[in-house]
Amino acid sequence: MRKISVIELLSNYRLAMLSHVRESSVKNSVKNSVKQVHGMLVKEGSCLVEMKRWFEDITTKVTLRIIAGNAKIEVDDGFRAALKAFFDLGGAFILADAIPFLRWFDFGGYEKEMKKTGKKMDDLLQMWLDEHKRRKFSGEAAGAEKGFMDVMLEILDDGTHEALNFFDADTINKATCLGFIVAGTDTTTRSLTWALALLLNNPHELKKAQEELETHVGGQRQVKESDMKNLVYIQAIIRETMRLHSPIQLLTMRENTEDCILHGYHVPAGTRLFVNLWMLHNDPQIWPDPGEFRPDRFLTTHKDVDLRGKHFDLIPFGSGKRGCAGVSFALQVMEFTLASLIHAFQITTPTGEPIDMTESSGFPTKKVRPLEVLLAPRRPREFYEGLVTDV
Ligand code: HEM
Repeated sequence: MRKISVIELLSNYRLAMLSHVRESSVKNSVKNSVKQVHGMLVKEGSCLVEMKRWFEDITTKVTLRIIAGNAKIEVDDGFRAALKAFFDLGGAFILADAIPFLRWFDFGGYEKEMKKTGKKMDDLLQMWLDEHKRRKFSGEAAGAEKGFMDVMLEILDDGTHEALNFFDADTINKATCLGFIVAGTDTTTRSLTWALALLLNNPHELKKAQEELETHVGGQRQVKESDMKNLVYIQAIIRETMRLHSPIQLLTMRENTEDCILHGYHVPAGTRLFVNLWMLHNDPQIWPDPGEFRPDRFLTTHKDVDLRGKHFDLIPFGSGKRGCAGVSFALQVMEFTLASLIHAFQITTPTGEPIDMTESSGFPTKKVRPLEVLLAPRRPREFYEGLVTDV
């Protein structure tokens, strides 16, 4: 399944074909906010927007769109509620995880709730899959834009794929798509929320990003995905954000197959190991002033450090055979969304004070505290008029 994901679904070729989907989703959100901002400005002089929800809308829309292609799938509040329940349950503290025999009692009703949420999500994905099959067999899908569900229907259709020795085709298709939704939406939303919060607390860096956008894009048109190669400071902001606040702090578990000696310690085969990203990303010997937000380091001293798992000092997407399958997609969405937001709006905190990012403030932990900001348009109204309204 990883091969299918990496080669067929998240390959550079496929991602290049989907560039218009990413662009239109982001532009649409900017346009909606502009309408809101202009409306509010007339009434109240400013507009308060909750940015976590704003980012979540974009990342969910883009992800669902690449999964469904242009098939009509239903994404209502029921889906959003199930997704939220999924993440809340994933982070819940469950006593039976530590003391397995307590599972019998299901204290707090978590297991029952998990089964209910799992069923709800599976029912929804089955509905989407049925719609994709209907389009395929009716010939409607021919020539239409393909989503991941369509591609997987084609790949699994001849009944010979290796994965079919383990699961039936429908389960593979639904589970892979659900895996992308779960792995891709919350992680990118959290990272974008952190990036914006860091910029608001570091106005000098925000100004540098604005200046870069003025130089390479200007005020006459919108940012395009093809501009991103020139927007190196925005790319550095995302890297520095991932270093400081990687949404995943412990990589998925590894197990060594052979005995080995590590820093003089004997580690027997079969030892389970968690890689602590926070330690790597905050090591003062590698990252001077590790607690500081300094995107500049990625244009100077750490220019050659990338995020794709080759430099072990910075591996927010993991590394190796099980490294993140969606790293390119995630970076494209995050960089373009941040650039479009900064280009279109003047962004400030409601009080003019910095955001309290201390752990005790709860920002932005599991019960993510909202990130409310004041948005004001940076451009005249006509500037926004060419933006899409339909994605
Ligand atoms: C900021 C965004 C993201 C971060 C920080 C992130 C991080 C990670 C990490 C740390 C892993 C485990 C890697 C390892 O253990 O070596 C992982 C796995 C994975 N990610 Fe991401 N991810 C992000 C976005 C995405 C997106 C957008 C997608 C897909 C659309 C995605 C799909 C996957 C998949 C399928 C795996 C499992 C790979 C495997 O087990 O073979 N991720 N991700």
